[in-house]
Amino acid sequence: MTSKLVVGTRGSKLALWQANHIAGRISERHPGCEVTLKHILTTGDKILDVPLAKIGGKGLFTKELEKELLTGGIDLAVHSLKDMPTELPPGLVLGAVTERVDPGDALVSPQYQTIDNLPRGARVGTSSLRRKAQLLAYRPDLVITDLRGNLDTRLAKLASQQLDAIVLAVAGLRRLGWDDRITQILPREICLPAVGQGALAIEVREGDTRVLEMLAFLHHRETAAAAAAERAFLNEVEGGCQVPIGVFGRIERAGLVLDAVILSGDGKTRLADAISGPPADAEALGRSLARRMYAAGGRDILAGLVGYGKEEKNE
Ligand SMILES: NCc1[nH]cc(CCC(=O)O)c1CC(=O)O
Repeated sequence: MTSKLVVGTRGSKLALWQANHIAGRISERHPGCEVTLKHILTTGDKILDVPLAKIGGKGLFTKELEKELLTGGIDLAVHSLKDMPTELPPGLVLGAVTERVDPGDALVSPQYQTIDNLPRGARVGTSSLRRKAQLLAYRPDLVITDLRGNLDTRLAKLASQQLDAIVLAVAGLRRLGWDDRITQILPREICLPAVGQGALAIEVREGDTRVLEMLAFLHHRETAAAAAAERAFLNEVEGGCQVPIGVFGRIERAGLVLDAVILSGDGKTRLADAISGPPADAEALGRSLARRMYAAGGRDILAGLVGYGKEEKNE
């Protein structure tokens, strides 16, 4: 039986690597299937000169792909799970979450190597509020500058903007074969990753059993449970990908362990907590940790952020 699958992807190097990786795995598993790639430009790709936090809105990197899914232009969309809003549009589901290998963040600093070794007032580039706040919480003297663009653009800016270091996801660097640029993987005590960082999400049409069955082999249960807890946490605090929240779930002997941190944008206030329990309760664990941290001051920290939250708008 011949069959066809059209894989939708963004056009960045990282997105193409990810889509090719998934397409390759599908072809290997289903040799009779004709797998093709379709490049789709997203809002996040079009606006490159504005910090992500200022563009605002959810799904900057996913919306256009989702439109193509719903209209049948593609059969599946490959995303970095990190870029996916916690609530999907009606009619779409996560068909698979792939195994997470490198959840962390990396420092790239050819001159100083590690965060402890950076001189006072060192200039560090990062595009995310989460990284900025955590770096400042640990090293308030650092000067954080905004760094947007694809991975190669950001690596180039390290030299061209005379930065002392930049911080990027380990996963992205590894996928593109640039892990030799990593000089330190930031310890979890300093920098917790973004929700879903390091895992790939395959988005498909709800009820599309042909595609769902073909992709089932890509699903990694432990990663999916960790991601479900992380995404429930984020959903409970109503955050998008641009809030100073770090969360990391993983399966250990004790079950699912979820660490989280909520920070003010300047890193001066930092609230950390953790929870553990059965992986089957992933979502409930994420929600209860979020509620506990919200009550313990997280709510006030997040309410202090410009543009954050719906109820806080009129303050
Ligand atoms: N925000 C862009 C983005 N989306 C996913 C990754 C890295 C790969 C991943 O986390 O799976 C990156 C680059 C980065 O944050 O440095």
